[in-house]
Amino acid sequence: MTNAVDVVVEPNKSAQVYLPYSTFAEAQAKLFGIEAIDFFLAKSLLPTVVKRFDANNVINDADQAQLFHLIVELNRLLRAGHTCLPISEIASQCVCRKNDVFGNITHQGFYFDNAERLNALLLQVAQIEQAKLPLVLSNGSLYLRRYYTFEQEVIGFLKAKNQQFTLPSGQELACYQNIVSTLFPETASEHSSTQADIDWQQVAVANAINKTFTVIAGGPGTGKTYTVTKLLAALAMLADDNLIIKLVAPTGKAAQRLSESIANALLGFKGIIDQNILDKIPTTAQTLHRLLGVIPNQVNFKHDQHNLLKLDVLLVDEVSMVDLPMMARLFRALPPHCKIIMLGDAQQLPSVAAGSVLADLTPSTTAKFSQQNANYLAKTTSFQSFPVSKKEPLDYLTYLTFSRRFAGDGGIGQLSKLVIAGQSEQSWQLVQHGQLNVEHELNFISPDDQEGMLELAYQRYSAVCTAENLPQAFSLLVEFRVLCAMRVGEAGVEQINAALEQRMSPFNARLYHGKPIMITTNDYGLDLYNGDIGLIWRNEEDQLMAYFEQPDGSFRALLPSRLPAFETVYAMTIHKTQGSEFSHVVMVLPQTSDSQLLTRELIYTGITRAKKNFSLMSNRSVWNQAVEAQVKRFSGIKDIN
Ligand SMILES: Nc1ncnc2c1ncn2[C@@H]1O[C@H](COP(=O)(O)OP(=O)(O)OP(=O)(O)O)[C@@H](O)[C@H]1O
Repeated sequence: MTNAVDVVVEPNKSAQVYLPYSTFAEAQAKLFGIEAIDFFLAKSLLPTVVKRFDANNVINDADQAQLFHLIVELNRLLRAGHTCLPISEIASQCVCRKNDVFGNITHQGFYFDNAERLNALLLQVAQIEQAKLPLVLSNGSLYLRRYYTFEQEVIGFLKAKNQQFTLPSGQELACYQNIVSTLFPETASEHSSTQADIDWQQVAVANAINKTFTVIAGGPGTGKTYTVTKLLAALAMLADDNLIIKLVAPTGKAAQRLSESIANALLGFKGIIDQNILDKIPTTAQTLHRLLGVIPNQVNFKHDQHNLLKLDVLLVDEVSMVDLPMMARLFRALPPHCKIIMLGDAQQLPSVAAGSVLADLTPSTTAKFSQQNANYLAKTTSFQSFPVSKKEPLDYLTYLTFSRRFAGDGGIGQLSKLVIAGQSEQSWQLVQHGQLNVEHELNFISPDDQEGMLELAYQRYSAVCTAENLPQAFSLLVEFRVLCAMRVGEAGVEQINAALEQRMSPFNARLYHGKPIMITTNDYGLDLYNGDIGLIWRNEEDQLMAYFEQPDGSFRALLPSRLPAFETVYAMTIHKTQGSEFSHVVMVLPQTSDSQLLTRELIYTGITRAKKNFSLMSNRSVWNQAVEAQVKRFSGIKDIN
């Protein structure tokens, strides 16, 4: 809902524009953390805003300075992944101020007016909403119109989907009941009346079959894919005709993992679920980009509101990585009847670009249903009592809580839980005593032992080079990875890659047999995307080629000279590993913690990339500060019921 009032105002073309800084260098000397893009955006938008104030309502220099800095601050937040700037966050605050270690001011920063004055000033901007100003004030937050429009589109889509939820009739109910008990024979007979005994996988299926939008959230190994495969089977059983089902994920790697997990789940259901039904479930996932159809050099896709996708059910995995603009573009292209199922771990890092759609849609870590939905679930599952919230029910959402991968006393599971709970000291102690951990899952490397860490990595990557064939090399490559919080600096990706490259390629060859590479830009023509990982490998003609594993397990060979920009990938940032997993992860944190990047979500994402072993190289104060810091993203997506 927006509190903006639409009034058309004639532009005041003669209005004088006041710029607080004549050059970017001047702004940079006063405002800590400003980047050229912030300055030039504010410089280019300010005249449009100022000239829209009517002639009787002249805006003075001081107010123009407030507006200029509001745009700078808004763009700084957009760069950090927020979608808006809540006025209450900056009212009466000094931003971009910095002191040196002796307390001397190095950047004077800028003081914003109090909330009353800022709101009064911005209300004039809001009042001319229909004049299509690039700024929008809505519910106390300032937006760039572009992001406001994306957000409204996503909220509108989800609200409409939620309203489609109706209670099934007696016959439908019996049908749902029957399908749920067929798919969950083990827990269908439990008939428990306590919430502690609930099989949330069974509930997730029952909760999704009568809704056109659903989110199944949970940590690694909680059975999201296993559950959703049963859900797809349930939908196939219910449908009269063959459904068009599509599986998508934000990256090629995540799409490949989804394909593998669905294929594995289907194998496990052989003999339990009718083969005709299993045959209707696809096993090949694609990227969101591919589904929507990229148009080279354009931000829009082939499929949009004018060219809808042809499908009945869409499953989107790893939703935490999907940013707001992509989500809006996806929703735009879906036919109205399409059922959308989202899977993800809301505790992971949000998308690199602006937005935190999954985290916004999963504000708590337990289910909260409306009484009506709880009654429906009591009739379709074998459980009687569900958590109900009168004020804020989230009927679209089911949480899976029991991790099969990190069950019992496993160190990785315990560590990830402590980290996400912000338990810095306990989690530090757990890694320190990792050697004593029964399953030897955790291991600590002293931050002074860079050589030891490099030697360990060298040993593991040498095995890739000496692998007998490409499939073996690729499977060894996903056995091990060094993950860093940062790109630059002593504990950054660039330095670790350079040090390992020296060992792996003593003659400094740019390309060599066994070199792992990561694509760093999108090449739609070649169907290679930022984050895709490949391997340089000598083929039978003794030629070095770049190979990429395909979702169906085959390998695609390309001449290295044809590749878009790429880099060596012995070490990679935690951000880039979302959607991937490795048997053994070594996480390297910097020696000082002055980066806002270091948060518990980053650490949690890094830890949960490890399937069997996790080694930490960090000092205590950086670890503690990182675990205590939390990602905060401002967004307007909250109440979609
Ligand atoms: N109810 C169940 N009974 C038996 N095995 C299960 C059950 N649920 C999940 N599993 C198994 O647990 C493992 C993890 O399940 P799954 O891959 O579905 O988890 P996930 O939440 O999708 O994991 P990730 O977040 O890593 O993608 C799989 O081997 C799956 O077969």
